[in-house]
This record gives sequence, C-alpha cells and structure tokens, in this order.
Amino acid sequence: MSGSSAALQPPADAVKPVRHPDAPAPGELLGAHYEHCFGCGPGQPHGLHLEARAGEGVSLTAEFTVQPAHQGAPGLAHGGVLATALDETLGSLNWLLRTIAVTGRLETDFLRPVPVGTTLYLEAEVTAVAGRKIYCTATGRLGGPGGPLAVRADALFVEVKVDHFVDHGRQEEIQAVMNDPDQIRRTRAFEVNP
Ligand SMILES: CCCCC/C=C\C/C=C\C/C=C\C/C=C\CCCC(=O)SCCNC(=O)CCNC(=O)[C@H](O)C(C)(C)COP(=O)(O)OP(=O)(O)OC[C@H]1O[C@@H](n2cnc3c(N)ncnc32)[C@H](O)[C@@H]1OP(=O)(O)O
Repeated sequence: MSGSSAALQPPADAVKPVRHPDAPAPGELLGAHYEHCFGCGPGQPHGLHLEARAGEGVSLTAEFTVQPAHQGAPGLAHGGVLATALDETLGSLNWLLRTIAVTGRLETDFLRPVPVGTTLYLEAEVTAVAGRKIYCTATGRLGGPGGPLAVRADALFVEVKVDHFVDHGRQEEIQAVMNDPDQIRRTRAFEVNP
C-alpha cells in the first residue's frame, strides 16, 4: 500500500512551485552541496555519491549505485540507505528553488528489494509550496529510468536560514566550511537573498 498521510497533504492555500530563474539548466549536473555529505559528498568513502541532474520545472533525476557497504540483508541494500537516497534526491530540489530547506517529514514505501550492484534511477519533483513548507515526491527504479519501481517517498521540507546550520552544527565543521570559499559559493547557490 502506498500514499501519503494527512501531514503530507498540502493545505488549501498551497501554490505551485516556481523554478528560480537562476536555477541550473535542465540536464546540468547539480554537484554536491557539501563535500562530506553522506548522500552526495565526494569526500565520504562509504557515502552514496548520489549525482543529481536538473530536470524541467522543479524536478530532477539522480543516480545511485548500491555498494557492498550499503547492505542490510546479504546482498541487498539497507532500507535506511534507500531512504537516505530518496531524502538526498528530494533535498537536491533546493537547488532549483534556490531555497535552503531541511527534511521535516519523510514517508517511504519499499516495493522491491534492491540488490548490491544495482543502479537506482531516481526522480523527484516539488508538488506544492505553502509558506516555508515544501511538498515533494520521489521514485526510485531499478536498472534504468523506465525500470521497475523499487522505492518511493513523499516528503515535507521546511525552509530554514543558513543560521540553522551555524547554530546547530558542530563548531569544527562549521568553522571549516566558513573558511572554504567553494562551500560559501555552494551555499549561496541555495539562497534567494544572499
Ligand atoms: C555557513 C555554513 C553553511 C553550511 C551549509 C551547507 C550547505 C547548506 C545548503 C543546503 C543544505 C540543505 C539541506 C541538505 C540537503 C540535503 C540533505 C537531505 C536533507 C536532510 O536530510 S536535512 C536533515 C534532516 N532534517 C533535520 O535535521 C530537520 C530537523 N528539524 C528541525 O530543524 C525543525 O523541526 C524544522 C526546521 C524542520 C521546523 O522547525 P521550525 O521551528 O523552523 O518551524 P515549525 O516547527 O514552526 O514548522 C514550520 C511548519 O512546518 C510544519 N512541520 C514541521 N515539521 C513537520 C513535520 N515533521 N510534519 C509535518 N509538518 C511539519 C509545522 O507544522 C509548521 O507548519 P505551519 O506553518 O502550517 O504551522
């Protein structure tokens, strides 16, 4: 059974999402938002190394190949890792809205087992926006964009200021990103009003 709970139904005053005029062009690789992100960072040896590409409107596609380090049962991806892949894909939609937002709620359906070595083809789109609340949905298919549906998710992201990270993150990592001009540039790419 699938479908989202009442908490993920957009309210009556929700509006359609608007792609930011400075969003990356359709087809463009989005890159990692943070070097050490478990979902997309190139600096995480056992991370997912998920690569997302801008789509039309407020949508994107992403790919992730399941590695031996991602197992739950023998030879199969851990469900939490698959949820992470969905979460990361949905989080990447922030690039297209130029909004910094974090996951408030994530509801996941696991429809088929995903073997190690499989490439999961993910798609995500924002469906509605209500104030700071961003409603979005994602799917993951096996072996190709038209392959069998393995996982899906609906989520609510909540817009935050960059202070969210500065206030709550560990000092060590926050200081390191503050000193990294590339990270400041990446963070700016999420902000409508830097
Ligand atoms: C200079 C250093 C910067 C470095 C930064 C580097 C990069 C930054 C750039 C981008 C990175 C951004 C994201 C990362 C991208 C991808 C990774 C994947 C995404 C994640 O993995 S991200 C981590 C997991 N995530 C969290 O770590 C969130 C923990 N959490 C909180 O921090 C708070 O909980 C928060 C902020 C969510 C809300 O708190 P808040 O106080 O701001 O707002 P409030 O509670 O008022 O909620 C406002 C309205 O959302 C509704 N609402 C809230 N939560 C709800 C729920 N669960 N269900 C249903 N509705 C909910 C309320 O009901 C209300 O609705 P209404 O307005 O109608 O009353």
